[in-house]
Amino acid sequence: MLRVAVPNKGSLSETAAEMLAEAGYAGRRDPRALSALDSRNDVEFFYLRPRDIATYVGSGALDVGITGRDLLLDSRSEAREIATLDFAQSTFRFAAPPGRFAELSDLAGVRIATSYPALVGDFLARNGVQVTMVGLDGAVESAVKLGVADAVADVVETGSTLRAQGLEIFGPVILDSTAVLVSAKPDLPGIATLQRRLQGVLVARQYVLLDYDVPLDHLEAATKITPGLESPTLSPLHDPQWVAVRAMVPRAETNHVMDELYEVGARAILVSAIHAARI
Ligand SMILES: Nc1ncnc2c1ncn2[C@@H]1O[C@H](COP(=O)(O)OP(=O)(O)OP(=O)(O)O)[C@@H](O)[C@H]1O
Ligand SMILES: O=P(O)(O)OC[C@H]1O[C@H](OP(=O)(O)OP(=O)(O)O)[C@H](O)[C@@H]1O
Ligand SMILES: [Mg+2]
Repeated sequence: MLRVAVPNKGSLSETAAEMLAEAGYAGRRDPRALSALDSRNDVEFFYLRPRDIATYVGSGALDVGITGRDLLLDSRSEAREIATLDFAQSTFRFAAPPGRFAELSDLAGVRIATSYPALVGDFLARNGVQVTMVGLDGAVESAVKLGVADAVADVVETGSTLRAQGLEIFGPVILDSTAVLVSAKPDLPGIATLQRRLQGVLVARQYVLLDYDVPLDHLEAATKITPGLESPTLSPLHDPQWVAVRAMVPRAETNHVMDELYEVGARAILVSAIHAARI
């Protein structure tokens, strides 16, 4: 039985649960349940605080988990990242009132508020800068205005929380973070299947299937636009001068690719969603 840690709250929980459901796993029905058994897939899910997941997985108490790369590093756990899951993407940055600091060395001796003290402490130690760390639980962006810190180090997605508090990013990127799959025993039977299923969900979310017809003369140009993951599928048409092509295309580029295909002579360009995939 594979024992899997899943975030129970916060930014990671909804998408993590959605991805597992799309991957064919039966999760908890009661939103307050702390665990759920999926006997058909031989998996038990444990719903835990995102911040605690790397600790459970690193200790070997649970086999694999979904968490954020920033939370994994802050936990200093033995768990390792085994796959990226491409959601909850953010950067981890320093911020302060505009003009107050310009570079990392300006932080020597100042008070820095963060809810990721190990992540920030390790980064500063690697760069030889000593500060006074102010540990907070959240809403870190308020710390400067309220006078408990001179700068903050926090998760930034759009930057709107920082801006609303009159803060500006400065200095180097501390970390590029994303949701990740973590484990301390990546060779355990069952983990590869979970990983492949989640990978399939990502592909289904990130790609569409494109079908079109193109004159043989323009096939080379068209398949340059849609090279597919390995190679596009070609099928003959009744008219020997034309051929049908099928290829996967990144969802975000769909319309751009359709415009380019039309330009090189493709017609009957159709887009379909991918419901599941095993690549
Ligand atoms: N606005 C955001 N955009 C993208 N990722 C985010 C955002 N806020 C937090 N995260 C990511 O979510 C993870 C933090 O999980 P956590 O449950 O603490 O989220 P949260 O939304 O901050 O929850 P809480 O309500 O407990 O503060 C980290 O990996 C972090 O990078
Ligand atoms: O760059 P933005 O798009 O504004 O997003 C970043 C903010 O989102 C998260 O806050 P959350 O709502 O989780 O509150 P918290 O600070 O209490 O964790 C994070 O901690 C940042 O504060
Ligand atoms: Mg938060």
